[in-house]
Formats: sequence, C-alpha cells, structure tokens
Amino acid sequence: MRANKAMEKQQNSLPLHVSHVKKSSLIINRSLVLLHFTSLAFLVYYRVSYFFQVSNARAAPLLPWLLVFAAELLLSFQWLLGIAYRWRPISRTVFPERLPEADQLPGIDVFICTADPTKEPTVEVMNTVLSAMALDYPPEKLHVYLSDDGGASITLLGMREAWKFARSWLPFCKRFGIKTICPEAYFSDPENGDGDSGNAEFIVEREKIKEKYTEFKERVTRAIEKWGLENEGISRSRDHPSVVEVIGENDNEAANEEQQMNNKMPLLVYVAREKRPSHPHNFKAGALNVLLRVSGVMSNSPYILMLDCDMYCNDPTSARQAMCFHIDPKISSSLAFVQFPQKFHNISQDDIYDSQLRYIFWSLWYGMDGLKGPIVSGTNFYMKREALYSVSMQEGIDLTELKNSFGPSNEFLKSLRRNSKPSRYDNDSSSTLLQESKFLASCAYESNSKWGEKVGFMYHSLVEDYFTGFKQLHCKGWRSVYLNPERPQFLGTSTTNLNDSLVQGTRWSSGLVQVAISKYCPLIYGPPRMSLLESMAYADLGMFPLLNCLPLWCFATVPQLCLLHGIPLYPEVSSSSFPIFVFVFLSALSKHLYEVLSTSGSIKIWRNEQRIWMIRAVTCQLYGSLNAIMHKLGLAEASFSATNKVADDEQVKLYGMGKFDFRTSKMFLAPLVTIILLNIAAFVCGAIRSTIIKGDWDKMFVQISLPFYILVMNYAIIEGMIVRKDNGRIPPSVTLSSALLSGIFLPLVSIILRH
Ligand SMILES: O=c1ccn([C@@H]2O[C@H](COP(=O)(O)OP(=O)(O)O[C@H]3O[C@H](CO)[C@@H](O)[C@H](O)[C@H]3O)[C@@H](O)[C@H]2O)c(=O)[nH]1
Ligand SMILES: [Mn+2]
Repeated sequence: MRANKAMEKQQNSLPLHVSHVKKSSLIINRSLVLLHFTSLAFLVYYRVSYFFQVSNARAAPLLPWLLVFAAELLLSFQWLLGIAYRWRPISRTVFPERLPEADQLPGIDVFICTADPTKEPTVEVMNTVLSAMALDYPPEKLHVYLSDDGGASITLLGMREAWKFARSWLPFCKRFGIKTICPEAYFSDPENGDGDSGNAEFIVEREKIKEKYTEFKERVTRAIEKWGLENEGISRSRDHPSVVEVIGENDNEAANEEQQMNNKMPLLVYVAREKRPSHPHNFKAGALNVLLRVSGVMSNSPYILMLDCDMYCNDPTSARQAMCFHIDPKISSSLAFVQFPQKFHNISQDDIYDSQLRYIFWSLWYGMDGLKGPIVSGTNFYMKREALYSVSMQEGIDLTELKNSFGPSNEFLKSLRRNSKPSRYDNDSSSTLLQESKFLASCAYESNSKWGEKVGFMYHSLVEDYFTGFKQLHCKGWRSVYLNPERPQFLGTSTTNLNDSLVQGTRWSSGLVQVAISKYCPLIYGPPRMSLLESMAYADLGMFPLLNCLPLWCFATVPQLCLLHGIPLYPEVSSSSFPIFVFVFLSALSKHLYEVLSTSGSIKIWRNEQRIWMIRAVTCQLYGSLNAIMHKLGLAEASFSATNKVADDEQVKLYGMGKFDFRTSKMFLAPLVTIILLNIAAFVCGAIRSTIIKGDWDKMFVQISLPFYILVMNYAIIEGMIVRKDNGRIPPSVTLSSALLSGIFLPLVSIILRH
C-alpha cells in the first residue's frame, strides 16, 4: 500500500533514474562486428572451397583439416553469439535524493548464505551481517536473515555477539555518516577518510567502538577455538533439525534502551534448515528457498537483497539506489531485480587469474542492460519477491492449487496475499511463528510442492543464479537493470589462487553446461519467450565452456602435431588467402584489447586475460563440461564445493607479485604441462625442419607461429616448470610424468591424424 502511494507521488515528479546509450562503444562495437564478420566469411569460403578440391590436389589428410575447421567454426559461432552483448550497451544514473519520505519506502529482507565455518570464517560472515544491518534504510523496514547450511553452533553464537556489537556500531555509523559500514574494512583502513577526523568527539567515539570491535572479535575467536576442539572430526552439517532464532529477542535491557534512545535495530534472524543425509538439499538454491518461506511469515518484505557471506555492503546507500528503480511506476510492474556488480577487496594490480571477472561486470552486463537486463549474478541484487513466486497473487486463487505449488503451510499461503503489506514480526505471535518457521525450514516441506522447479530459486543447475534468472524471470517477461556506481556498493573476497579459481571454474562450467545441454538450452527454450539477441546472450554464457574447451584443445595440439609431420593446414605466406587468417587473428585480439583498454585496463591485463582464458579452457572448462555430460548420463552426482575464503599468506604474496601458484591438483597441471611440452617440441623441431631441412617454411608459417604465440603468452608455465624454485612452482615429478605420458600417447594420436 505504502509503496503504491510512493509510486503515485512519483508519477509527476523528477525522474529517479536516467539511462543513456553508450554511443561511442556502440559505434566501435558494430564496426568491429562488420569487419570481423567479413573476414570470417572469407575464411569459411576458403575452407569450404578447399574441401571441394579434387582429393589428390589437397595437401593435407582430411581429419586434422576438418578438426581445425570445426574449431574455427565453433569459435566463430561463439563470437556470433557474443554480438548480443555489444549491440546496445547502456549505463544508468540514479537520484536517491528524490526518493519519497522514509515512511513511504517498501520493506527489504536481506538474505545472507553461509555454508561452512571452516572455509568461511565466522568473523568475516558477521561482518557481512553487520554491514547489511547498517544499511541506510529505516530500521523497522530492514530484516536480516542468515542461512547457515553448516548448522554450526559457532555461527549462531557469532550472530548473538554481532547483534550486541551492532547496538554500538549502528548508531555510530548513523551519527557520523560512516560510509564504510563493514567494521573490519572500516578499522583496517585508518585512512579511509570516513567521519570527521577534526571532530574530537568523533575521535573519542571511534576509539571506543574500535575497542568494542576488538573485544567482539576476541570473543568470537575464543569461541571458535573452543568449538573447534569440541567438534574435531564431527560434521553436523548434514544431519540436524531446523533451528530458527530471532536474535536479541529476549534482551529486555536492549529493548528498553531501544525505546529510550529511539535506537531501533533491524530484525536479525538465524536460520539453519533441517538437513538429513537421505534428503537432497540443493545447495544454495535450497537455502534461499527456505529463507523465502521463513521470511515470508516473519517480515514478508516485497523486496529482497541477496548476499553471499563473502560479500559485504561497502556503502550504506545501495538500498535507496535500488529503490529508485523499484518504486518507479513506469518500470516497476515488469522489473524483477536491480543488479549491482560483484567487486572484490582483494584484487592485485595484475590480477593474473582474472579474479575480478572484469569482462562480465565491466562489459557484458552493460550490453545486456540494453536488451532486457543483466543475468542474476548470485549476489548483490535487490529482487522483487513476487517475481520469484511466479504466480500472480490475486485473491481468489484456488487453495489446493496454491498448496500444490507452495506446500502445506497456511501461514505461508496467507503471506502470499499480503504481498505488499509487510507484517512486522512481533512478540505476541512469536512462539507460534517460530514453530511455523521451523516447519517451513524442514526437509520434508518441499516434497509434493513446486519449490525449485516452478517456484523460487531453481534446482536444476549448480549455477542457480543463471538458471533462475533465465527460466523464472527473463523467459517470463520480467526485466532487470544494472547499476554500477563509482563507489563499489558491495565488496567481496574473490579466489586468488590457481587451485580455488579452477575448482570454482569447474563448478560454474558444469552448471552452465548442465543448462546448455538440457531442454532449457537458451537457443531452443529462449527464442519463443524472449528476443533473439537476449537468447544469444544467455546462450553465449551457457555454452562458452563447451565452445571454448573444444576449439582451444584443438588449436593447442592439432596444428602442432601436423607441423611435426610436415602436414600444412593453413595457406602459405605467398597465397592470397594468407591475409585472411592474419586478419581474423588480429581482429579477434584487437576486439578484446579495445574492451580492456576502454574499461581502464592495461596491455598487461589484456595479456593476463588471454592467458587465463587459454588455461581455463583446457582445464576447468573441459572438466566442467565433462562433468555435466556425465551428470546427464547419470554417471556423476552434482556437488557444490564452496570456495575457500581463508587467505593463505604465501598464496596472497604470490598473487600480489603476479606469480602463478601452481599448488593445485595433477588433474589441472597435467594438461597444461603436456600442452606446453608439445608446443615446445613442435616449435623447435618444426622450425628446424622447415627452415633448414625442407625449406618449406612459407607453407608452415602459421603452424610455426601458433606454438610460438602460445609459448610466449604462457611463459609463466614454462617458468613454473623450469626456472622457479619456490613452493608455488610446478613439481618436476608432474613435468616428468606428463612428458612420459605424452611420449606414449602423442605418437598414437599422430598415427590417427595422418590417416
Ligand atoms: O550448499 C551450499 C553451498 C553454498 N552456499 C553459499 O553460497 C554462496 C556462494 O558460494 P561460494 O563458495 O562463495 O561460491 P562462488 O563461486 O564464490 O559463488 C558464485 O557462484 C555461485 C553459483 O555457483 C553463486 O551462487 C554466487 O552468488 C556467486 O558469487 C556462499 O555464501 C555459500 O555460503 C550455501 O549456502 N549452501
Ligand atoms: Mn564466493
């Protein structure tokens, strides 16, 4: 109701947000598309006409030739899909100062997920909780829920401690206008300029709060030590009943103080859903669905902010910024969510693993915003609750039908109808509501319902965000917007070592390919439901692991093996078709270079991104794709291994120096080492053979240049194999065994290729 009033008022006043098309990128992008398209057309013409030559006029056996052509086609197809992102990039600005009065703003529920207290340190998780509580929003309209999939008592204890500290932290932030509302970030950077350092009162207060924060951390750390000893070797995360606790509920002293000082606190709720080994728990999507239900009966805010536990609020204004879109009557009825970028506090200058996902958040999402909006990106978005329920909530819907979709809780069904009227959790009904919440968080609740399939977050894929955004939202006509203000609104912990980055990449690839090879493949499921460009953008993301790993494996091996046998696969330097290949290669590189440079990157960043693109394609994208295929065949189970957020000093140091940390499994190292060894062999032998012995270098020019390029770009791997002596190098045993394996395996492949 209130939100509606706010909307009416808004109708006639100044706009809350504006968008503008990025004209110069649009022109440059479309020109590059035209150039690249023309050169690709020539390339395909060359290959196809070669194919129709009389067989004895052909210089190469058919198989390797077909393989490189297929690889060229796959990469070209991927490029074609990617046009969608470049077509019409837009950017947005908001004017939160034009928002209506606080009492007219709609309620917000914040969902934070944590899964494992050993990988996700409790103090860090509590910092996320505290930062969310300190958002600049009316406290009675803000409700923070933490889902603990670890079911760990230490997390609950951490919440109680965090609540106590919040009673000092929140008023402090408000009183002095603190922007860095995450206490750890605030206190670890004394020069952040937040607050008035000339003000004596502020300085005294800050010292007091700092002390309180240190005490808070000490109490949690002591509790962790105790908990660690008691729980050594026991894992409760898979077998426990549901626990729901409203934090600070029975704290009478606090309640009095709240009243006296007019110092209201947001509602804070701990939820550990029931887990039983016999029940699939559907990872993060399962946790989010439980939070949707529990919050539905407790606060039922019409908007939800989703946060991972490793992603804290770095600025108090994101909620108000997001509301600039959500309460705008012109777009509100079709707007599902406002997405902010994922940005990270632990990125080094070189960012060798592309941990900041620059490409996605600095370029692709602007392009999607010009279509129907960016993809749900896991965290940092303000979602309309109703969009996830995917039923229109008019009165009079059949009750059995609702129960079939949403499960048996009457209390929850009631919340569906009150959608825009949040009912604040109050003491009178507390024990019945808690009972109901525990029921809503039990594992049996979802059986015989449509949760995960038609309602809430989707279970079908390990990348629940991508798939939910696609099937539940954009395919149903909802739209989204992307907002990337200068000051990062959220800051997270990214993976900054090779192992974590590849493990995470394998999970993402597997989840994306799961969708791509199902009936929900965006190219098939999308077009009847959304525009072609939008389907292409979704398809590009869903298929990129497949569209990268196959061609890159091919380019890393086939031309090289053929070079060793003197089989040419490309036109000779003097041929009129030679420039086509040079042009395609340069045009592809320059497109990427333009995108890096125009988003404040450097040539070094460009090189690093090219390198990690190659490394990922032949490792995690291959394994992820295979995993998805095996899963489809019923040969593998889905597993979500959460990334490790505990920093290791040595790893951090190597990452900071821009040096690879090769301490990862053989599964990832073996392909890298094998490919490098093959390329060294091909380059050295091939160059000698075709310049000195045979003198056919102009026929072999491309095939000699390719391994050269690969080796130069990936010098870091050679260095790791041969030059480096530190702990992060590639163990000589791995190099040796890869050499042995390829010594046996490659001659076999060569035999096949020659026939
Ligand atoms: O069974 C689980 C597994 C994970 N999580 C939580 O999910 C979040 C994301 O997990 P994380 O290990 O940090 O994975 P990332 O790869 O960093 O996450 C990215 O990829 C995920 C999909 O794979 C998205 O959900 C995330 O938002 C996105 O940041 C974390 O808060 C976890 O605590 C759960 O709640 N339950
Ligand atoms: Mn994460």
